[in-house]
Amino acid sequence: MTVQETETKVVVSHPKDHSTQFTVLKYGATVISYKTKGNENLFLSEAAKLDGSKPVRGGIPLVFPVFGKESDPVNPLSKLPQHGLARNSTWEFLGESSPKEKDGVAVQFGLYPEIANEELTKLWNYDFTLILTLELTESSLRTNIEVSNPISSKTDFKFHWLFHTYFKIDDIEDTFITNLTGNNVYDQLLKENYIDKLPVIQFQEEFDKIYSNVDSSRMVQIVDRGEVLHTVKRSQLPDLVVWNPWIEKSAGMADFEPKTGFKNMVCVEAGHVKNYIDLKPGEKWTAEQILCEEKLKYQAI
Ligand SMILES: O=P(O)(O)OC[C@H]1O[C@@H](O)[C@H](O)[C@@H](O)[C@@H]1O
Repeated sequence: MTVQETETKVVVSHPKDHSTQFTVLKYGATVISYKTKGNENLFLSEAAKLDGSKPVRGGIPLVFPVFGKESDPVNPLSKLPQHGLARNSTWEFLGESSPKEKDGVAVQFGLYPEIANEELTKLWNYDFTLILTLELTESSLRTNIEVSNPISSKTDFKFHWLFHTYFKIDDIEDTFITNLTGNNVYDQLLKENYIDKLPVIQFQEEFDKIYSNVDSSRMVQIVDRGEVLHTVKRSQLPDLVVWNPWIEKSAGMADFEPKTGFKNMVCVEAGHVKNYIDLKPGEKWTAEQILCEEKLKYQAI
């Protein structure tokens, strides 16, 4: 069996090699594990709640319809908690779908107001349909999202989207991230905008920055002493958030364990978060990220 469903999870294994597989928690449609040839690619906190009481600390939580907290009280999204409602809702498993790749296995999950977190849809009362497609090949995981505003709905709505991927790494101080040089960056800690001119991103303290309008031809690589650990490719996801909580912030997060876990994770989050997307009744918006294996490739400005 390549696709196995339980009450709370779906496990998808590659038919040619069962040690390449991913696991999705129906709560949040959160990918909580993605292994290639038995090696785990994602960080999952040992204290992550997997019982639906809290968004998952690790894996790939889904951020919709707002990234962070909207501060303008006039904006209807300001009523929602940080990172919206998708990661706090139990999605419907829709079953297998046709893969794009010859050796791919694909599954789909759906979320609509009828099944989404009731307390949160009361705060943001719009009609929407989210279809998440996850496709596994022997060397990649494609995560595709389709957001629609049904033709029957009366109003348009505005939203952000983001794949909040927690990558597993060996040691944050040996890790760097490539190919974001020359882009506009907003430092969420210093509340400052500037152009990043450093050749690579390195980590010596808490890090929380939004790189915006990064050309989709740029792949982002997470590298450990010359070895590429992860490569992220994107389509329709121009913004990238890079986050590491470091010592103090990790200490303050009850669901983050072990407290030294910040050494073994980095979030590289592909999204559309600088500007809102405006969707009218009958319109659809699609985007995707692909986590894959690639050789080290520096892309000059
Ligand atoms: O604790 P949360 O809501 O999962 O957010 C984690 C982090 O998510 C990142 O995307 C943000 O840039 C950070 O500011 C935030 O701290």
